[in-house]
Amino acid sequence: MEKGSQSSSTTLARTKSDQLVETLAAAFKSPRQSDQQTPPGTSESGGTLSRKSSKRVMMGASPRRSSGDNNNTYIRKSRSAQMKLDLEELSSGAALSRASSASLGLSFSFTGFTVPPDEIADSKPFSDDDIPEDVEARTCKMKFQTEPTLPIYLKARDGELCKDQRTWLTLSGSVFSFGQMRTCKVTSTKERRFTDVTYKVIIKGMTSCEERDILNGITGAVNPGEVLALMGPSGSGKTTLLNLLGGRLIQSTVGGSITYNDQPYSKFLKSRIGFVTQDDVLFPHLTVKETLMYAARLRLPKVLTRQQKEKRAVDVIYELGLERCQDTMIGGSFVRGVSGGERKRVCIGNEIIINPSLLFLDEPTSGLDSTTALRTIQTLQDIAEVGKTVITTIHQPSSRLFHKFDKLILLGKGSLLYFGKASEAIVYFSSIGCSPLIAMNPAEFLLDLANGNLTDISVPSELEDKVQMENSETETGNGKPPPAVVHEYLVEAYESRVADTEKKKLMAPLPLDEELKSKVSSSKRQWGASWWQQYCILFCRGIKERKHDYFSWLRITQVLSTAIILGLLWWQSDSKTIRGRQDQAGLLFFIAVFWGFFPVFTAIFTFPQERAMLGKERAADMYRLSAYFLARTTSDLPLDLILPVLFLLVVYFMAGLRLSASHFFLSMLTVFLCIVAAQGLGLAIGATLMDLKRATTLASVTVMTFMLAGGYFVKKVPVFISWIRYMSFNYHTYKLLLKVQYQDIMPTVNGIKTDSGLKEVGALVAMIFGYRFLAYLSLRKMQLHCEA
Ligand SMILES: Nc1ncnc2c1ncn2[C@@H]1O[C@H](COP(=O)(O)OP(=O)(O)OP(=O)(O)O)[C@@H](O)[C@H]1O
Repeated sequence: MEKGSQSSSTTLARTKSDQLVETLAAAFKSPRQSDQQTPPGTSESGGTLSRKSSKRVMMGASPRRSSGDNNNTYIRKSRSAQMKLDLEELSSGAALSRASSASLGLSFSFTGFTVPPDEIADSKPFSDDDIPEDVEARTCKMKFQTEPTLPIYLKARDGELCKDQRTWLTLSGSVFSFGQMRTCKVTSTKERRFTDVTYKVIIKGMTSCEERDILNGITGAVNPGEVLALMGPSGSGKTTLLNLLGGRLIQSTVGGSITYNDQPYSKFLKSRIGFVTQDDVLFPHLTVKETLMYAARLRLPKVLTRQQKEKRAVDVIYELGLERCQDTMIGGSFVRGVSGGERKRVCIGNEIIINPSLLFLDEPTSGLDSTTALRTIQTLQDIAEVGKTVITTIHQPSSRLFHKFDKLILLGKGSLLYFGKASEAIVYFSSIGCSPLIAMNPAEFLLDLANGNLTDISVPSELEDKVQMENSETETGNGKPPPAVVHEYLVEAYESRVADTEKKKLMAPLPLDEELKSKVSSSKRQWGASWWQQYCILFCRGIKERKHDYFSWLRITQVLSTAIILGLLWWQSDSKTIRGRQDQAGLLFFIAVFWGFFPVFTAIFTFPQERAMLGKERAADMYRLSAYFLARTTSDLPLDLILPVLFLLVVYFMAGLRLSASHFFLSMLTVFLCIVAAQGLGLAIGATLMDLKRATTLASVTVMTFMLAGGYFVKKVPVFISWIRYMSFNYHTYKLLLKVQYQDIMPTVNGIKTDSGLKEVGALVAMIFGYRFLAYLSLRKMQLHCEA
């Protein structure tokens, strides 16, 4: 807000409490303070000073950076801040920086219109003696983070204002559809004066099509060296905005513009952005160290050797304080592993390992105790301090956490209620008549406002008049205006007082050289490893992650007990009589069905279960889809082939099948072919549907059809449906197993010619590749869909 606009403040009348506060503040205001007034909500968003440099400038004012006696004096004073606000301190504005979190609301309500000078606003207005020592110590620990990175300035603004970049604006783009939503045309956002970054979805019901605004014009900017917090009630659009800014939501759904060093999002940025999602997406069976090692090997640039990459992973472990649990499994719903806080830190480690220029975090502190949450945010601050740009959503931070943020975006129902310095937020709201009436955590105060709840908050006179005029209609019963009216007021207040100024600031071009800008716009992807290295790393990771599933005693017991029961039922069966051969045919058919059924249902889970991980890792350009696909499908093979060997060893000899090494190994090979073909079908179904319920339903119908068409139950199949058997791996496996057993003994068995069986081998091999190719195409289609 400009001084001028503040002084005129014609649009919004001040409340009685504000006027009282103003009188008090005026009495205490020193000439120095009035000279240095910085209008609230008008942070230097275009500036390039990092937090570090700004702190250096204000060494005297910032207690954290002062040392020795100064520091002790500060701590002593901050402790007494709640009990005693001496006039001298108040008049110099220092009281603001010293007031504890609890007294903050109160002190702001007393200094309602007294805007703190820049350096005070920048300093930490709470006692740092509350911070655990290890947090402070960690500040000097960040080593590799100090390596230079490409500085990235992020801006979100109105496309209309940016006419020179119109080629990539999407003011009338189309809305992408998820699930029941359909692709629809979005109306132009031009007529909305302050509609900047917008996002809409079209929800298609049974009979109607509903358009829903998720974000209504968000303007903001964040620079290297700063931590921007996105705050707002649940459902206000924080995650959506974070995803938009992080390039995780497709561009065509977005109105307005988002720029990185004044350039649009490009593939180059994928490897410069770290994105920590709300849900921890990690492999539960890998240890902390393994997780970070694989991330380092896949994501760090090719120029680093394997040893250097692994050393980086170890550095991250130490820097995030994970050394004690580095050999513990991550764990998940069914496996006990590291704690929630440690898991979150592993997620952060996974992203900071690449030393990203931009770091996005969705609720990094949710579910953490206050000390761990503080430590996590302190880590973010450390990361920002060395020139990274950090953006995080946060639900309800403690006051200590709140003061660690440089900038704040407050959202309410998808609209912008405040953008500016976090330290000036309360001053801004006081200036529009909303001040806390009791001591309150600033974050709690802001969330109450964003929710439209004015309990213990002064009601602006404009709203008070409205309540009185409309009385019964608008009043909530406690004399406070209803939340919808408060929301409308706050949106209007921001738009009329601050938004224009902020937009103008964002229009100023960045003082960056062209090389830096053009780097960002490059569409060249940068892989951390060659295709072959990616394949090998993913192959090893796959084996490590899934060996627990395969070697579970439950599974071994299941296979062995089935084998023993079969062996007992077919104990030393006779192949010389017709009846004996018929029995053996039944056993061979069961083997074909058993090893066709199992792999389909195991493979079905592969891609739907890894969807989140695949999405996350591909969004960061960690590997090529083909390398992942091949590694994922081949890493299962060695493990998949161990259990059938055990099974066949038991059944074959107990049932007294043809005793010769060649016949045993050929039978084994046939079962292997069946397993790999069946897996292919499972992978194809899973990748095509990507939904476990639908996939298992389709798979059970398919497997049952294949089994019935397998040639054992029904021999004379009507011609119009007989083609199904050729698609059935059970049919080919059964025939092949019969041929292996009875070749050279008799020309036909159960109506099947005992020839060499090359046709069946050919059909199974075709299935192995065909189903997998289908699965790959489905995955690629899904990826393109997400990246489009
Ligand atoms: N693709 C979508 N389809 C329908 N509604 C959506 C979609 N994406 C977001 N929304 C809706 O937009 C609103 C904002 O969602 P978002 O997840 O961004 O909120 P949030 O502020 O992050 O909430 P929380 O703090 O609870 O995570 C919610 O009401 C959500 O239901």
